[in-house]
Amino acid sequence: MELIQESNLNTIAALSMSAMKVDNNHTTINKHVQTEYVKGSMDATVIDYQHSPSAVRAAFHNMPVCEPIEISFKDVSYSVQKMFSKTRKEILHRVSGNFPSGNLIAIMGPSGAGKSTLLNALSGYKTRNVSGAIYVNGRIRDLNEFKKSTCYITQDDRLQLLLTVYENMKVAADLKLGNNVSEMEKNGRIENILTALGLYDHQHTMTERLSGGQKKRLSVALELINNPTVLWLDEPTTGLDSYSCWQMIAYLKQLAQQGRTVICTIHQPSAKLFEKFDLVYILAYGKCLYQGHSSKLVPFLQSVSLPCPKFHNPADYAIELASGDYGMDKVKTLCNSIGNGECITWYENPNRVMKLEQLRQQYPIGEERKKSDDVSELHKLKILIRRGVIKTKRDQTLTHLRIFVNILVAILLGWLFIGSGTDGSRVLANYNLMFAILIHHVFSTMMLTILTFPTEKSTVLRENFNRWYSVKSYYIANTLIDFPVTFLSCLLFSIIIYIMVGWPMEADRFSVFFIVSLLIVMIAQAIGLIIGTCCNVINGTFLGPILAVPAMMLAGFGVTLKDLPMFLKWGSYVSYLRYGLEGYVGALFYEREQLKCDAMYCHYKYPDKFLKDIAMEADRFMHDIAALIFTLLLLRIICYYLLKWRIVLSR
Ligand SMILES: Nc1ncnc2c1ncn2[C@@H]1O[C@H](COP(=O)(O)OP(=O)(O)OP(=O)(O)O)[C@@H](O)[C@H]1O
Repeated sequence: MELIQESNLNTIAALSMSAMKVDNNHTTINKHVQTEYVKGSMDATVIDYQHSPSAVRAAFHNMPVCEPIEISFKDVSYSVQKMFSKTRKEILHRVSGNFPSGNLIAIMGPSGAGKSTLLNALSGYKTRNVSGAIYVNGRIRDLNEFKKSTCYITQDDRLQLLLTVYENMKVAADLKLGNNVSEMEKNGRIENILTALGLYDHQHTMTERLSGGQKKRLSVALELINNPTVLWLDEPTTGLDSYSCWQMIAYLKQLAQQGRTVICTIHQPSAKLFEKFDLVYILAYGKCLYQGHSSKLVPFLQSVSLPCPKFHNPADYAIELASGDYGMDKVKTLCNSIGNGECITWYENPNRVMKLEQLRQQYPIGEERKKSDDVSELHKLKILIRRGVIKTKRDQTLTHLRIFVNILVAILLGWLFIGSGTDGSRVLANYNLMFAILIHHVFSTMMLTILTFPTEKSTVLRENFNRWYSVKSYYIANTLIDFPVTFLSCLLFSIIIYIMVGWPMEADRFSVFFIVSLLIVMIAQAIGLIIGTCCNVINGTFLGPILAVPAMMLAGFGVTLKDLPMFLKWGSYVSYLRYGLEGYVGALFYEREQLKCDAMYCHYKYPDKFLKDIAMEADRFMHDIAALIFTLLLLRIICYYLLKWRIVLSR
């Protein structure tokens, strides 16, 4: 604490000294910092901010930029199929441009101009429906090779919220660097990056408790661990206050100054923020309006007789022009003047912008970069399982609530049917209970998966694109991690209800009852995953129960199997609930002795009579278990391929 106070004092002194500098820009910035202090935000972040340039340099002194990467693109278009129409909607219209290395580049424009679309197309995050040529160091982009040197940071912070900052960094380091880098070096890198991005003091904070700005910085920190050469960031300043915005851009600028190419989309930067960009690419209606250094925007506008009004932020004025506030003819004029991104006159140093052939000469074909590819999938699987175990332990909904709900429902149902397991007058009630148990297992598991998986899916999309792991590793890890909780909650449920209802205390009967329950839970989970993979939460919540209804109708409950119409008989063979119900009936009524009967008349005193009436063969439970295992495997395989397909489709 004392140390922090002492460094605060040093910082205050440093700030006071540096605020006296004559340089205009710095004076403003230092004033800004002082204002922050006066506001009472003199915390570790301010110290980091003051020291960030050297800290960022220090963070990467051991990780020099491998080879600078220059990105050029020509006539890039992006179009999508219109809904309910055969025509296509063009979102990007043959835009061109050059993004040199060592630059902090802003793709700007009003909302809907196509900023994210351009970022996605150039980074390779989207490949379908993109046309035109994208060059990397003068050669046509080889996406697989290019992705080894880049990272994509999405607008919404898709982070593992139940891990601390350090744990998140450690997982990223283990997944990306594997065993090729020693633990000491990994920890050194983590420490340096966290210090550089002002997160060192928060390393043991749970990610869900971080502020918006800290979460954004953590997103960057995670991707910096393997020292990418190109950083793509979709709106890294959205949702941040002006100080955090400035801080984020200052960090990115430092990363660019070390030779990286840092490209981000940004809505409407303040004048101070705008100055920080080495290159600004302004879009309007999918076309380029300006491409050049931030300081040259005003002369450019002057040159096309659209002078920026005095005391007006040039960035604001450019966005107003791009929005068409001053007429669509102005948009057209600007677009023509800049050649839709072909013109490089307004770059800081146009003579330094190399042609494609020059770039090829400058960067001859070298050895293929080997980065995350070096880490084996088995190692990644281990790390993913470790991460999953930590998350499972801390997850209030998926673990604690699931176990609690299973115990609670078992007690409630058990109470309702207490002691009925040996009562000849309550055989039908037992049959109803079996169906209720099936419904509980299906809905509680399926709905939870439908509600939670779509969020997880978006994280997987980003991490998979950034080459953290393959879909296969993720899928296997996800399946394995969940099994212990599924097993435990199902076991607790089965034990409680079995004892309370008073079914025969025979190990083989209980085993069949439990195995059938477990398989039904796992099938419901697989169905939930399939729906969660294909749909968003709203559609999934609607679709899940609807899809469960036919399986319920064809299970032999309500309408017995023998009463099913001929044309629907096949349905009972594909209904997993039919096998579940038959399995339960077999486990609990097969070869039972005469049941006790305290009433005047017990219609089903002899369980065989009941089995005959519902047209179920009780000795078929092994077939039922085999059918359930087959259904489970089939659904799991379908789910894996759907997830892969979903990832391909999202690109
Ligand atoms: N798959 C799609 N189908 C139909 N229209 C689309 C699709 N993807 C993007 N668009 C449209 O393309 C335009 C550009 O979208 P984009 O997300 O790139 O804009 P943006 O400039 O990043 O906007 P914002 O700053 O608001 O995020 C928008 O009008 C959007 O509605």
